[in-house]
Amino acid sequence: MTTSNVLQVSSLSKTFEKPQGKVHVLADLNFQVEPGEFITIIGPSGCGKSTLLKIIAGLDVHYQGSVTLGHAKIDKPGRRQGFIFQEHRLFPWLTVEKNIAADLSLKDPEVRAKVDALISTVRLQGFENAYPRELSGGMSQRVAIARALLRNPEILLLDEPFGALDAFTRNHLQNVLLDIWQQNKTTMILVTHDIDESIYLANRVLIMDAKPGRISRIVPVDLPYPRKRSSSGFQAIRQKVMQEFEQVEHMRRVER
Ligand SMILES: Nc1ncnc2c1ncn2[C@@H]1O[C@H](COP(=O)(O)OP(=O)(O)OP(=O)(O)O)[C@@H](O)[C@H]1O
Repeated sequence: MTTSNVLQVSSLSKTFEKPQGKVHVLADLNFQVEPGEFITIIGPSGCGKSTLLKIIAGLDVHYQGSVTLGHAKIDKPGRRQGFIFQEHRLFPWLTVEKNIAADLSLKDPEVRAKVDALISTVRLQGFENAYPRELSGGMSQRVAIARALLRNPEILLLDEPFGALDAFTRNHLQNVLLDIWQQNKTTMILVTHDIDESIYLANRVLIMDAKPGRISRIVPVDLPYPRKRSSSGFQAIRQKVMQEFEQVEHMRRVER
């Protein structure tokens, strides 16, 4: 990857037209993500995290400002940006391997080899021919991740991908995702409600404020991987993020 693949968000604002009038959701967001970085986004409910992710994915192109990947403006969905939703969105009538291949043919030896490699990356060997109804939530989410990775995205956008899973499965999938990130060096942008998850995964945690959504603070996480949640370094960063959250909450109470 070269620096030409930097994601640049400049003066980004977003307004929704609702029957009761305009709702200003995002206000003047400015940040940059380097190729290969892992960014997590946290913030109060409704602050615009999913809206921001959809704009970066090219799924919502009605915004003010500029969002570019390398030299290209993001104005439509494309293979450069992969998207993982909270719910896996697999095709119930297709097997695991066919869900991963989706519109690509498994008869193509190159696709076949890549799908086989990805099944091993997301640790689903033995389940190639299983149907989604036979999989747990965590397994289904791993299929969705493999499907996105098959397209070799430059950026993987993950919208609360582990939110619906139990704590044990969530911790396991966080490690699977870190392995994938360290192998592929895909840029990752992950939205979460879980402060520990945000710190465990990221190079930088982007904290948002609400009404309208804006960046409150970006906290760097200079801890080596694999991280230990019980370490003093981890706890110190947790404290910093919590303090920022309390500040956001306090300001919202004052403004009400
Ligand atoms: N398609 C839409 N039309 C109108 N308003 C919308 C639309 N999508 C989102 N909104 C509004 O924009 C605001 C931000 O929504 P968004 O889903 O981006 O927040 P969020 O931070 O991801 O929330 P949560 O953490 O609860 O998932 C909310 O007030 C929501 O009601």
